[in-house]
Amino acid sequence: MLNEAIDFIKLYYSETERSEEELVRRLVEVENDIQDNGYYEHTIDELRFGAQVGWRNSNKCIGRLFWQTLQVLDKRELTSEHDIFQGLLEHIDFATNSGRIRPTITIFSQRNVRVWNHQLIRYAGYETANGVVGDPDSVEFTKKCEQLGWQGKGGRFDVLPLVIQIGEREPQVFDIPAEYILEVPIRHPEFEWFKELGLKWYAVPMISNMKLEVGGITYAAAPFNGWYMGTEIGSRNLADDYRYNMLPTIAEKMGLNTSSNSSLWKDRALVELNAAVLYSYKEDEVSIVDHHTAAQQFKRFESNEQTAGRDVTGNWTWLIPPLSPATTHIFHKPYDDERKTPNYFYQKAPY
Ligand code: HEM
Ligand SMILES: N=C(Nc1cccc(CNC[C@@H]2CCCN2)c1)c1cccs1
Repeated sequence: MLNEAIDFIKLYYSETERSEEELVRRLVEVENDIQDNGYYEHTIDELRFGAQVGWRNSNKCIGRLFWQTLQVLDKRELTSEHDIFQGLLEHIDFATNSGRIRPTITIFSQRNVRVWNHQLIRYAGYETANGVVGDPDSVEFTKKCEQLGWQGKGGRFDVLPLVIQIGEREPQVFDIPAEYILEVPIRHPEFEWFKELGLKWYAVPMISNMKLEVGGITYAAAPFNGWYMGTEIGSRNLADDYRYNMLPTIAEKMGLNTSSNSSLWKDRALVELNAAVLYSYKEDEVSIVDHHTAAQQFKRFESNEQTAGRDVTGNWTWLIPPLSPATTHIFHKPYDDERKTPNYFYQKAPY
């Protein structure tokens, strides 16, 4: 921990242009804390810098242009499941902001808090005699919630409860009040029949199962959100045949020839589904970005980093969008997938 701590404090003091004396004073304090108690605490400023640089270092993220705008809610002092639940509701409300989404991270005590959810708001999945109802990606977690006493309604879009665990205690289950959940019904700018599909999606993606690593300290409960890129919903969540699998239905309704691949019926349905998602979020004034704009913003990020004298690292296979990837500059160049810290990482599931 000592080496990571020293490297992080040096990075922080150099990038925030603090004096040599201030740096030395903080290094001595941190080294003493680690020697005496095997641990040290980040100041709120160090924590904010660590969370923002962690985003800047996220190789799979196309949205990094705005890394310095990340809002940080410091909830390290909370110690009860109930207080942490209230902290998560505060995050949802602050981040949602009635649709003008604010990229936000809430940091809970690094010691022993875990949020079991993949995202703070996500739909349940139920295995039934004739197939899965809801989100197939949620089937396992939905079963876990039901084992813990939660009762789902068995619908296509049931919002899962928050599951909070402290240490080895029994995890606590909390339903999110409906007024905290902003959703967008999906309709199409030209196809009147589209709304009859009964599709909707939640406004804010809030990842709650990754850990934030800063200067040798691991924050295992640090949910963060941005806004969606339209393809995540239109090309994956509603399109994958192992998610909501909507392409065949949409193609039928469009009157396309679904019996031959070469009619490109899947591609035509995909484009219309993505157009519908972007149209619906914009009409409801919920933040969203299309993949072309997102790629242009990423290009600006790359040039900003160049100017700052930093090498951009990235994961090409995740940075290219799943719709029309070769229409973006990202597709046509390589990226170095070197892992830097601070950063966000996967961690062992708590169940
Ligand atoms: C502000 C708008 C943002 C947009 C549009 C955006 C976009 C994306 C997209 C499209 C992905 C790929 C997701 C997937 O394919 O499943 C991604 C990945 C990622 N983003 Fe961003 N992002 C944003 C903000 C953020 C913020 C605020 C953070 C953290 C503070 C962040 C950290 C990450 C990380 C760690 C990944 C990789 C996740 C994984 O490995 O599964 N992003 N982002
Ligand atoms: N727009 C977003 N999308 C996003 C970011 C990170 C991770 C994820 C979820 N990725 C996992 C899914 C499920 C399998 C493949 N993709 C989505 C954001 C979520 C939180 C901040 S930005």
